[in-house]
Amino acid sequence: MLRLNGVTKVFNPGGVNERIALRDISLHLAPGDVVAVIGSNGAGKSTLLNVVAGVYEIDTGIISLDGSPVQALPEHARAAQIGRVFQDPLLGTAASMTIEENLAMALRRGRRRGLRRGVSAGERELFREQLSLLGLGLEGRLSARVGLLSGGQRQALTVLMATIAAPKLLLLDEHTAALDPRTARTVLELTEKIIARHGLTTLMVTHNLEQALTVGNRTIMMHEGRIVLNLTEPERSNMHVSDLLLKFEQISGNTLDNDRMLLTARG
Ligand SMILES: Nc1ncnc2c1ncn2[C@@H]1O[C@H](COP(=O)(O)OP(=O)(O)OP(=O)(O)O)[C@@H](O)[C@H]1O
Repeated sequence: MLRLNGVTKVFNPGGVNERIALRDISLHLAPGDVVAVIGSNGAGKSTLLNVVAGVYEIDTGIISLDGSPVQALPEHARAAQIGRVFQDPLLGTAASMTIEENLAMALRRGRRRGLRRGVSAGERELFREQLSLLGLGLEGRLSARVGLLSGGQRQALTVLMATIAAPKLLLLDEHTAALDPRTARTVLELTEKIIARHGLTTLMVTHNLEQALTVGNRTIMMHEGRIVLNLTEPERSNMHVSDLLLKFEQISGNTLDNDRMLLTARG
């Protein structure tokens, strides 16, 4: 489904600020795989998502989605095939537009039809139905401006927007990290529900090691631009956060160092 073969990304090549962000990365996601990505600061996690999304050109290798090279896809095709949610709830939605306008934009992403013709009755029905599944009461507030929503409501709406047009791939870049712990849990649960409902293939960067072992079916650990650990079931279910930390130390010779890392241990 998603295939990366020998992918390297170098920033500022040849200069004093040269950074090899990705070193010969190979990774294959089967349809429906939900992969948590963890690693130390500067390990290359965000760059990985950025090259998969086609934001950055790669220096070597190939990235393909259902057999088509991602870099060759025109921008609108990429937008339709890849949904993405960032850490900042303000980034995914337009504050001055209403909930239904935001959802209509998301639904029509990659299509010619813009917002000029307004929201149709059919679309409104679809939005009500999808919003009611979030359980946040937003289905009764279609004409409310998104700027009035809380950070958690806004991020839940962003996840819905990223998935409403049935993308092939969902990219989550620490998308609950800016929320308070309770809201983060709610948004993560909603995200898992949406992923399961559509069977979405997903790459999720997280700084929460507990989440990294419980969300989805695989965990990859990055360090200095490389994938240093690729955990699948049943090995993953038997791992605890402390095992993950130990593995990292054994592989890298360092302690896992991420200033945003959450080390909640599994009970
Ligand atoms: N646009 C850029 N220009 C130059 N260097 C960059 C750029 N983006 C990332 N880098 C460098 O590439 C390396 C990988 O960065 P990246 O942001 O992918 O790491 P990360 O694993 O997401 O880190 P963090 O957990 O700290 O967010 C780092 O050395 C970083 O400084």
